[in-house]
Amino acid sequence: MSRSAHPAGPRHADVLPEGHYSAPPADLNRLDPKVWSRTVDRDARGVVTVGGIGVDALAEEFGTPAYFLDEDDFRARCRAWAEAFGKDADVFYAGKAFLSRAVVRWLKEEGLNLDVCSGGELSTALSAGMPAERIAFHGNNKSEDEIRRAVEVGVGRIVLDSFQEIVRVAHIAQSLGKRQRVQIRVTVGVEAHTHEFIATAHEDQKFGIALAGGQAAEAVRRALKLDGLELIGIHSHIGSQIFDMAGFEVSARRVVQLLAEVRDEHGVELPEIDLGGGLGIAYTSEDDPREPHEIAKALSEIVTRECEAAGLRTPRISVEPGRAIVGPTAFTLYRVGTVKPLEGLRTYVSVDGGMSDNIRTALYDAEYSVSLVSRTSEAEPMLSRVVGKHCESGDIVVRDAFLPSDLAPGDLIAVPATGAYCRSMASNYNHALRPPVVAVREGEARVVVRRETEEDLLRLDVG
Ligand SMILES: Cc1ncc(COP(=O)(O)O)c(C=O)c1O
Ligand SMILES: N[C@@H](CCCC[NH3+])C(=O)O
Repeated sequence: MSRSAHPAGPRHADVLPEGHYSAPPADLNRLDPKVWSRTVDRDARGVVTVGGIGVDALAEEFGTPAYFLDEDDFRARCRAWAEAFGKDADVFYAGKAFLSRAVVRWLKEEGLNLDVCSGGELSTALSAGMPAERIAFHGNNKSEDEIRRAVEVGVGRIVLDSFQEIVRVAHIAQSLGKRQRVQIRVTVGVEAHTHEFIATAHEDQKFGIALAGGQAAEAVRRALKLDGLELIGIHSHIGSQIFDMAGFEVSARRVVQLLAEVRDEHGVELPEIDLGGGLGIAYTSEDDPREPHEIAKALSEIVTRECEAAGLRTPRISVEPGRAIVGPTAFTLYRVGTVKPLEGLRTYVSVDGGMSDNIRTALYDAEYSVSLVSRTSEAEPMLSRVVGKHCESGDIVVRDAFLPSDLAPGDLIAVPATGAYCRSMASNYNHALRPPVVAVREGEARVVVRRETEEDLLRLDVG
């Protein structure tokens, strides 16, 4: 996740400060298409636009901070994933990355399925008309109420995460006179190359049932015996923000090995495997993510090869990209409040949001880019740290970035690639009001999640 320190200092530094930053970009006004969504551009005035609308007009109408979601880009990414995997595979968008009713409708229209991991996400999905059979229900500790509702509405699959849950789901399904389609989530023992908080396939963590020690094989044994369950396959998710395909390859290979063991022991060929989500996106110009068609090709080749070697029919594959679909499609727009140069260090740029709208920098030491978007500037680059307005020194949005040295209060700056895990992980810390999500398409901007109000906060506080 880190870039190497580079001997390009801030304009007012004699000694280089600590940090992960590269040389200032040759042109601070350039918007790198790697990190900005597809319809983002600059107009003749130098103002950045999305879907043809200037950020000055957007800030005026919707206020700041706010997330702007490029609907055309979102839909194009859905189509790219669906086309790459084709009709013999299923793409489930991971709603945890960002979910709203508008997003559910877009997914439905573009032919994607949906992965939810809580009763709240399930309810959003159903209320926007996602057919239940296109929903997968995840979670390491689903409540009985959540399970009952999922079974009652007829979700397409529940992904079982523990021995207790195998029994719990079976009993609930049976009590409702149903047979629930399920997968078993396994941990394949891969150390995914990502931040330790978002790696999920090593054995020492809370998700899934380990292949090691025959645990997963035992889970299959138990699930196959229960009348309330129809075991349709095995699930593996190795982590998030991963660039290296090697982890997915090992995971696919180990899952197919389990299918072969199941066939040998029970004479049953499970028809499906799910290889999870986790594909990385570009947060800075130095990140080089894989395209959906490359991922689809790599995964289907490994699965086909391993199945041929084991004499198995190739199972139907599903994947669950969240970040790779929504992440690049949005940016957060902030207004600069203060600019504080610290001699020999860097310049602290305070914005009107912070860790309440983007916790990822504080939580994972994530890297982001940032640009001045309300105008262009020919001023020299200034090593900056973009910080929020919370009572916390770790309230950092962009740890190290270059902004023009004439940056001033009132300017608008934007952080790209904030579509995933920003609004969905937003908090009310310091009673911050969570920002709106505004969808922009072909010259029209529409609020899809409104800004919280002080009344919303007071309504929860019942005295
Ligand atoms: C089971 C499962 N599927 C899919 C995802 C989506 O991951 P990402 O947004 O990295 O694609 C996650 C989150 O990491 C997950 O836990
Ligand atoms: N929320 C994390 C990823 C976890 C994904 C869900 N299992 C992130 O922002 O990167």
